[in-house]
Amino acid sequence: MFEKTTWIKLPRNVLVGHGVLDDLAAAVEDLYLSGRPLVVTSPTPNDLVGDRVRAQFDVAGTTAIETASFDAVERVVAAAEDAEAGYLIGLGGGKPIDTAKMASDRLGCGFVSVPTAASHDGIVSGRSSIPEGDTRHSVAADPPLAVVADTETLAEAPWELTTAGCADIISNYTAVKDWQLAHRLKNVEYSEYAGALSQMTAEMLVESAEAIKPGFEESAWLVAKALVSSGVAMSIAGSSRPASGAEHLISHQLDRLVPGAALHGHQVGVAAVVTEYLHSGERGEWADIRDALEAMGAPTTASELGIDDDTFLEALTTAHSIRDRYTILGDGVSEDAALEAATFTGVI
Ligand SMILES: NC(=O)C1=CN([C@@H]2O[C@H](COP(=O)(O)OP(=O)(O)OC[C@H]3O[C@@H](n4cnc5c(N)ncnc54)[C@H](O)[C@@H]3O)[C@@H](O)[C@H]2O)C=CC1
Ligand SMILES: O=C(CO)COP(=O)(O)O
Ligand SMILES: [Zn+2]
Repeated sequence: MFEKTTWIKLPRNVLVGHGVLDDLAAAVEDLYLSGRPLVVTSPTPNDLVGDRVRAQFDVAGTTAIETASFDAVERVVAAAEDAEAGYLIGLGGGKPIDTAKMASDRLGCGFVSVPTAASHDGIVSGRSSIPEGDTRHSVAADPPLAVVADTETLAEAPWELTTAGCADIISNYTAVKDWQLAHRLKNVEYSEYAGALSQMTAEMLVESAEAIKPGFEESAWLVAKALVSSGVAMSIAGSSRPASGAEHLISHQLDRLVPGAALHGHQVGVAAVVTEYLHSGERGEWADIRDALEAMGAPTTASELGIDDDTFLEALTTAHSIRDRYTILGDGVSEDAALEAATFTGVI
């Protein structure tokens, strides 16, 4: 008997483009949400565009968070309950968006994503990535009901945030390879659609590399569309597997060892150079990944991340233990093998 089922949750309204921040209220009105919104943000995005968002609503309040953590989620839940907010608006980079996404899941209320940086592909996804102690949780949450990504705002953000978004997308290459490996070796469920969409998104972005240059709003447009597409791949998969493999485990481990050293996207990009080498060896596509990162102005070495070689190697040899997610790291890369891979690829 046929027993397969699938339930794909996607955003209803996705607005990407010049000045769409001023259409936020219209995008929300179209969702028939009730009550007043609580704006969940972090200090810089709040200073930059918080007032422009608040001017469009009778808001229940604003909660600014510094980090993505379970504590921050609880603070947002408490603030929303106190203010009797009807739904949440996540405004900023990945941290406030992930926090608002998870808090809305806890509250059982709607959530709208308003990224101010094209720095990561969680702007659309149905996952929240929250560190806790020695582990990293990729928590299932509903995806945003609407995403409003104003390319004017994204283009005015520091360029490195956009190159971080590019690198987060380029890492889809190795993430998909890890997912396929886990499917073959551990019978992990694999979605051909999600895998193909994730890989195609990375390919299309790399093909557009020439057009991704600082000072052009077109760059923000290209990267934002890729981030949306990658987030949709995660929603189709019902997991972050299409966009998060061994390179993400290494980055999450770096976040623990040297918190705040580098941007999430930059870390996963550099780590992807090494994990591609682990997948395919000397003649693999690791140099293509490195060159694509370089073309977009993203870091390609540990030192460009501001991370010393020993710390990078420690992350590489211990990353497999951070989460129950089978990847090319298997049950751990030996110190010798890690040194060989990182040295051969020029990452250290
Ligand atoms: N849920 C998911 O599927 C995914 C989650 N993530 C998570 O997202 C986080 C990384 O996201 P980031 O955006 O790098 O972190 P973030 O939220 O800390 O933002 C990075 C920095 O950019 C600043 N910023 C944001 N917009 C700005 C603007 N317009 N102008 C000037 N500064 C601005 C912020 O104030 C912050 O200092 C990580 O926690 C990562 O795990 C990343 C990818 C996918
Ligand atoms: O960063 C992500 C995808 O780019 C989310 O992945 P995680 O599930 O590893 O947090
Ligand atoms: Zn990522």
